[in-house]
Amino acid sequence: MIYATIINMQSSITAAGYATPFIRQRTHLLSKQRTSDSFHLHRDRARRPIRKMASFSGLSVSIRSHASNSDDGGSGFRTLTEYAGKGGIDVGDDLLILFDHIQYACKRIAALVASPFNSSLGRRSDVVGGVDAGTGRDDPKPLDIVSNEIILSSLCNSGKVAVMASEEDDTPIWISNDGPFVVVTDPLDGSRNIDASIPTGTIFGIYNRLVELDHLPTDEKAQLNSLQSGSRLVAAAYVLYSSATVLCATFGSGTHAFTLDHTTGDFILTHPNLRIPLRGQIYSVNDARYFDWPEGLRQYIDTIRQGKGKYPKKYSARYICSLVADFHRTLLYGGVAMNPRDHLRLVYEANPLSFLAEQAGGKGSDGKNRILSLQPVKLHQRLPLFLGSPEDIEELESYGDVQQKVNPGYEV
Ligand SMILES: O=P(O)(O)OC[C@H]1O[C@](O)(COP(=O)(O)O)[C@@H](O)[C@@H]1O
Repeated sequence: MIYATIINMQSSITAAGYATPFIRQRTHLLSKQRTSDSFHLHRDRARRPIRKMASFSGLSVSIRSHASNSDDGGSGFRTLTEYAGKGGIDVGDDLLILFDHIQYACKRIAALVASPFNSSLGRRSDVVGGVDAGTGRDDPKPLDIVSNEIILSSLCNSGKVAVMASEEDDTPIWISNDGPFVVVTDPLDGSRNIDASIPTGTIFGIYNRLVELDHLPTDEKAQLNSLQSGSRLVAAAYVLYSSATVLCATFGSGTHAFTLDHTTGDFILTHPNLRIPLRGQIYSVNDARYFDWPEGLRQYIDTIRQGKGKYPKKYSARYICSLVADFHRTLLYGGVAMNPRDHLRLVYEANPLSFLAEQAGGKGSDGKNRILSLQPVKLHQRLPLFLGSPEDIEELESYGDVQQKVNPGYEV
């Protein structure tokens, strides 16, 4: 157990300093300090804490850790690699190496989306004043493509991936015959907002390669490996690029979030074993679409807005229009994040996020069925998606008619 006390905040706190995970750690741990301090004083003098000083981005922090109980080298902080490695939950060398390369790719994407030079990459000649003047809204934007290339190169370098299927590619890319894993990814979700510096995210799902398909022609086995049901996921993760860069992962035993420490380049465990609240008080949806919704969904939203649902509180609305950011907030605060029309992808978005939601005690639904029980039939298959607190999702599903059938291809 560790306690952190802010000793001194130097005048030159950098932008990186504000994004450091230790700031969250500080408030989180200070609240525990009062009760735990007296408990430990009386309980075990032999395990008296050792005081250390550490300085992160101009912020001096005093850390006390119990040397006799330390599995973190005494620093009090654990990186993703330490957490998932042999000294931690031990996900196995292959997955650990793969995650090392995934972390590297996402740090590169984080730098890219935050770069002052990304606007020349991200700007589309056909977008005037924020309104798409010509091509379809789903056309890949340059930053999506760059992110896709970064991920592909990291997956190739890992030596651990047989096939990558990406939202940006029409067909899956076969990488290596003996790679143990299949990776599905949405390289940069929410990128339509990138010029306004609104949060974006990357999503990953990881399956085992289906060795029983090894004899098939490459195209066929690439396709079938990528179309596995979400119930077969061995790991999933998203990375949120926001005021902090957060990598939230599950290896099938809980959902854990790690925050990028820009001073060391490590993802630090800041939210072990995340549990989504059973109920939230927030709904997240693009409700300009209200008049295209079916009756059941309108009734549900009208009811919870007025505080007349099973949870007798008036719900608030929050909608960033960036799936990873809306989902991340929902995971932390509870409630329901939804897109009721056939828009989000089963393979790249719905399955990995539903696995993360379930591992945190939440639910992922298409309004009628558990997402992870669906068998994908097409790589780019789209569907309505509802993610969130278990009691909120159950209540929403009880309205029956919540999937938006009218999908006119909205302009923004
Ligand atoms: O336009 P809507 O229905 O509000 O959809 C917004 C959703 O679309 C996304 O932008 C993904 O769509 P794209 O794949 O077209 O970028 C999500 O990040 C967001 O949650």
